[in-house]
Amino acid sequence: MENHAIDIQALRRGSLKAEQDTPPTCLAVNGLNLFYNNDAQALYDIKLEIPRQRVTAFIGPSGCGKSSLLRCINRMNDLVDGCRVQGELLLDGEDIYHPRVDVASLRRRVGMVFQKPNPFPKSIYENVAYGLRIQGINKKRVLDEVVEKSLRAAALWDEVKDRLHESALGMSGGQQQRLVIARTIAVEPEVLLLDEPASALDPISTLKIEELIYELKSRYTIVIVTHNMQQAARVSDMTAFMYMGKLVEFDTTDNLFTNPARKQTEDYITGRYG
Ligand SMILES: Nc1ncnc2c1ncn2[C@@H]1O[C@H](COP(=O)(O)OP(=O)(O)OP(=O)(O)O)[C@@H](O)[C@H]1O
Repeated sequence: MENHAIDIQALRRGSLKAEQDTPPTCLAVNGLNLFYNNDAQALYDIKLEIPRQRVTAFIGPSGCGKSSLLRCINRMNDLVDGCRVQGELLLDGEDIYHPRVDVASLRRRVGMVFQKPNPFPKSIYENVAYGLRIQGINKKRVLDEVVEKSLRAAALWDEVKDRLHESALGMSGGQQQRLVIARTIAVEPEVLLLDEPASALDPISTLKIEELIYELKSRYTIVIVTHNMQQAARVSDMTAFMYMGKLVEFDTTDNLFTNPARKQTEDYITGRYG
């Protein structure tokens, strides 16, 4: 069993950020239910409002539905045979499950980064330019500008500027993950979904990804799934604790970790189960 225990006193003394203002809602989830294989229910009546340009973390024990909920936000679950979603998920007030929604453009607005870095077997430059090229943008000047801007935003430019035309597969795992983030932000999404983006990385690369998340939130709404509670406490403004497909508690990260309203949340963050 994983040990999820964290030192709550240390968190109280530490750098947890109190939410001063109330940012506008970016994503509103209302009565969301999700079923796999047509009948196995994995999410039950989820209701939460994800604020714009903040980091929201989903935490909870393995199998509680964190990734399933994350994958609803860009309709990745559409790709799973027999998966059915009920309820409402509004992005900027518009239901992303409405039949008129174009899923390809939704996924441009809501980018996703997975646990294992997945660069394409192409050069560093072409990885970042990829999303623009498939939109038909091929002007060198435009691509050069976007590639540099995205690599800078992903805190990778200085490390790769002299080898842009070398294969992305020759980069370290941590660099590959930042490259995937650069590729995702090159098409200017509004929302970034991060599914355990650092769990396959060493501690130094993890720190770089966490610093990057902190930098990126001034421009993007970020939703992160993490198994690591210290990481949730360090990077997120809001935290949702899930258990067995239900949302148990959703609050500012500061409140949730230092003064949880529900005993189940307290038991989890103090390592009593997980
Ligand atoms: N493609 C799928 N087909 C069928 N069942 C699935 C599928 N994906 C997830 N599930 C089931 O849905 C439930 C929630 O899984 P999910 O991966 O969302 O949880 P999680 O909290 O992200 O877990 P972990 O932390 O282990 O990644 C589990 O019971 C899981 O077995």
